[in-house]
Amino acid sequence: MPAFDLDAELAAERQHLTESRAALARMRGRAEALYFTGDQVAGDAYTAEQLGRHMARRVLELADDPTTPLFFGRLEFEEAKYHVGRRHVTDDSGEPMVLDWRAPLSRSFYRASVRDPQGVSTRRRFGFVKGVLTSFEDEHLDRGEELGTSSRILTAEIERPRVGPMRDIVATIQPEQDELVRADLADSICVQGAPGTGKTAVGLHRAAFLLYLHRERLRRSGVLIVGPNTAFLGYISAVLPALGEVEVKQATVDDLVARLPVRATDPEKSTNIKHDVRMSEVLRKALWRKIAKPSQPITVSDGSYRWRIDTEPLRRIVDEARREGLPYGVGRDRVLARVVGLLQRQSEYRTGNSPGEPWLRRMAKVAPVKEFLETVWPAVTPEALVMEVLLDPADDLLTAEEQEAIRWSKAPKTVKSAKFSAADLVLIDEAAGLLERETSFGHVVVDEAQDLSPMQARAIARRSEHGSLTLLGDLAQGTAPWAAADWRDTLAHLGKPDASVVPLTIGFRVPAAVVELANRLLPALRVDVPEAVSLRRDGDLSIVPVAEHADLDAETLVEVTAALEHEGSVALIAADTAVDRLRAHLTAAGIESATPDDVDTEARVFVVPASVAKGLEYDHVVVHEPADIVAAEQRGLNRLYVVLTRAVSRLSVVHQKPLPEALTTAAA
Ligand SMILES: Nc1ncnc2c1ncn2[C@@H]1O[C@H](COP(=O)(O)OP(=O)(O)OP(=O)(O)O)[C@@H](O)[C@H]1O
Repeated sequence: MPAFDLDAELAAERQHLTESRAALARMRGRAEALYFTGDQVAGDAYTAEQLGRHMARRVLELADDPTTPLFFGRLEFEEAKYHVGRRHVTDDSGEPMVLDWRAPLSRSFYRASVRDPQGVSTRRRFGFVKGVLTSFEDEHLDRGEELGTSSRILTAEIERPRVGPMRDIVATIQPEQDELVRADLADSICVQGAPGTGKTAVGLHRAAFLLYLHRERLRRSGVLIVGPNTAFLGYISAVLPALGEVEVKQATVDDLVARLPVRATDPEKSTNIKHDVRMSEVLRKALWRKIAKPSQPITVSDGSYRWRIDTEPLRRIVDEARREGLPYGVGRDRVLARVVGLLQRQSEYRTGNSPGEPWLRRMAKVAPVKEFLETVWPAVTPEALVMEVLLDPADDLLTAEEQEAIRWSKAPKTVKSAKFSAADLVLIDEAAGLLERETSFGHVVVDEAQDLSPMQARAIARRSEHGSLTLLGDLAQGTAPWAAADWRDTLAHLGKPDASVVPLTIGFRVPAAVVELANRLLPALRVDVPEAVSLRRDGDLSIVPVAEHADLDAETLVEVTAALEHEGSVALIAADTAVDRLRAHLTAAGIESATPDDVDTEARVFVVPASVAKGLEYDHVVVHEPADIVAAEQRGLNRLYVVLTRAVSRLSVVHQKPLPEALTTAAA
């Protein structure tokens, strides 16, 4: 057997990369040419626009980022070799040069093992530095070689310093993650994973996978990603475009229900009641109470004719529409259509002619019909219904005290002038869902789902009624007052009670020493979740006690300055109330700092309020006074758990007050 020439092999792979990039450029060139000639070939303006949009998207999808590798792996089967990469690249004759990572064949790249080689004799992983192919690593599965998580290339990827927004993980998706990424479109799944186990990554890659497999269907119905706040959405926003997916909607739950501006704030108690699932029933009852039993016939003068519908058939129409279980607004339209239908029949009978559309429209608007409808099935707007309930929340589902807590003391002059809070907007969305059907997305990914209130979950349920869900979260990171203690409850509110709950346990972010510290908090959080096992043996943890009379902020600055000696991002995470002060200290010390939502900043230091740290990660995290973070809110210990698990490489905990007791008790 000839000796394996490593250099020649590397040179051949580089050559293939160069040729693949050139082929991709030609594919893009062709798409661009089609885009520019689209106008001339399309028969009419509409087709031209459709075609133009399609081609513009195609051009975007074929964008090549020279700093990311076009392929990252190679599969060798007995009869053929395939390179696996971010998207399909074909040569001029249509032969594949790079297989999309989502193609069925590519699956073996993630799943083949010595036990189940799936026909793969050798799996090759490539190492890259800024888009330049620098190394490769082979696993000869047919000779019993398998690296698993000890792959050097995987380790380098996990341990690389974090700069800028989140990146995709296509090159290193792990088998337990791949199982979730490639789950069927019809399957709703809930992923319970400790911090840094790749939940967000899995959710985003699943969206990309489903879009690849069900392109036309999902393009029509849409894919939605729901995240906790705009800083988080900014952080993840580059992942899907890097995978060629440019048309996924990303929103916070607040964005979804933002039918009106927020112009009021609620006290905590009333917020909590408004997010309680009983409010859905309170609203439903208040709405359907509006329907009255018809007590008078309808008589309509129509030229020389007079039409009459008796009370009895009117009652039947209303009863029937009620029983059909339709949204209120749809039911109202039905009642109207049926009343007009009866008038039409009378007219046909008497005149012998079938009246036309204009007549039907006129009958739907004549005063006796309008009055009838307003009396028995009145028109309602979502905001008017919510306002009504808040002005008079009498309902035996709520205690007298709860009713008082949400009651508006003064009626606004008009619905338009009413000032609604963020929680009211969730109620308004619920009311809108009672009135009309919401359009459903084909697939919805919800991140940090442990914090969804029952009413927020229902808002998402309305948007995924005919689609499936990927729910990602960690019960231990629940910080909202209504945070879930059991995924079954959330899944029931989301309308997917049978979704399977799957754990992820291998941690890719947080070093073992830091995980060990954070895990000490778990028993105090009273949730039943599996602990993470960190893949990272590197990393550093330092607890920095500050003497009683010393300056805590100054000591914190020393830690930040020391952190800047290392490569990567630095986050100073503190109780929300300390953030402005710390930012001012940094500025005074000549250290440029940015806010967490500023993903394009040149600054290396971010000052992050504890309340927005969720989902984010930084190489070095300096935590300022944990006791204040814990004291700031009801679920402060959960918040601290979130804060401690943001560190990729190093964590410094600077404290003057005693550390929370749970943290100082070593794990059993
Ligand atoms: N298979 C993988 N290969 C390389 N890196 C990975 C892999 N899986 C996850 N990571 C990286 O680990 C980090 C944590 O991933 P991610 O943010 O998805 O975790 P998470 O479970 O959502 O965490 P949290 O609960 O703290 O929000 C990210 O930097 C991600 O890119």
